[in-house]
Amino acid sequence: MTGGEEEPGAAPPVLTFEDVGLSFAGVTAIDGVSFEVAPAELFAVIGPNGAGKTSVFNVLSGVYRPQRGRVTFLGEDILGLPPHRIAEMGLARTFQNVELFHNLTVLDNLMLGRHHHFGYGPLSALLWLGRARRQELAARARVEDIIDFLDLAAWRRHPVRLLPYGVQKRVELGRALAMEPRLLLLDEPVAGMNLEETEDMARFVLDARDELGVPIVLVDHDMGLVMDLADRVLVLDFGRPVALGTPAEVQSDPEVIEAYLGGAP
Ligand SMILES: Nc1ncnc2c1ncn2[C@@H]1O[C@H](COP(=O)(O)OP(=O)(O)OP(=O)(O)O)[C@@H](O)[C@H]1O
Repeated sequence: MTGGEEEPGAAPPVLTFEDVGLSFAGVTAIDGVSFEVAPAELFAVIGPNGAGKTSVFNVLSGVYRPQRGRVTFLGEDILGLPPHRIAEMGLARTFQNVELFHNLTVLDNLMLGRHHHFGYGPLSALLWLGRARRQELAARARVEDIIDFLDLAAWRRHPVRLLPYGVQKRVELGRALAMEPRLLLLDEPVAGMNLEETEDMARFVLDARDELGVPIVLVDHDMGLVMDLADRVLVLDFGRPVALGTPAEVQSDPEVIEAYLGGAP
C-alpha cells in the first residue's frame, strides 16, 4: 500500500487514529494526528525526541486518554477502554527498555505472554482439569513454535538475565507474539543494539509481518531501519504530523528534511 489512499475493495484498516489531540497541563504531546494501519502493514512513526511517538503508543494501548479524536481497533472504538481490555482484544506491545521477568527462563516468559488466552481460574489450574490441561498444551505448542521462529532454542531454559541484550529484546518480541496479536506495537525495538543485533531484529520483525501476517506499528529513532522496513511512515514534530507516505515519499519531503533531518540533503 502506498500513500494515504485506500484502494477500492481494500480490507478495512486494523487501526484508525483520527484527529487525536493529547496534552498534559498545557504541554501538547499530540496535536491533530491521523493515520490508518492496513492488515499486514508495517507502519512506522518517527520524529525527534519529544515529538509524541511514545504518546501515540500510550493512547493506542489505553495508558493515556486523549482530550480529542477517535481511535478504533478492529472496528471498535477503544478510547476509554482500560489497557488490559485492549490487550485482550489482541494489541501486544514491546517497550523501550526490556520488560521481562529476568529471573524466569525464556520459556516461562513466553508462557506468561499467553496467560490471557487461558479461560480458567486458579482452582481449575491447580486441579489440572481437562480444559486447563488442553489449553496449557496448546499454549506450550504455540510457544515452542515461536522459540523456533525466533531462533531461541539454544536459550529456552536460560534465565533471561543471563542473556545478551539483543537476545533479551528478541524474547520480548517473542512474548508479544505469544499473545497471537492482531496488532503489534514495537517501541524502539533496536535501541541500544549493535549492528549485528539490529540486523537480526530487523529480519525477525519483517518475518513476523510476512510469515505470521501480523500488522505492526513501529516507533524508532533509527531512520535507516525505519526506511528499510516500513511500508509507510508518519513523521511527527512537536506532536504534529509533518508527513505521511512511503519511505521514498517521506524522505524527499522538504518539511521532513527540514524538521527531522536538520536540513541535510
Ligand atoms: N505523562 C506525561 N506528563 C507530562 N508530559 C508528558 C507526558 N508524556 C509525554 N509528555 C510530553 O509530551 C511530549 C511528547 O512526549 P513523547 O514521550 O510522546 O515523545 P517521544 O517522541 O516519544 O520522545 P522520545 O523519542 O524522547 O521518547 C513531550 O513534550 C513530553 O514531555
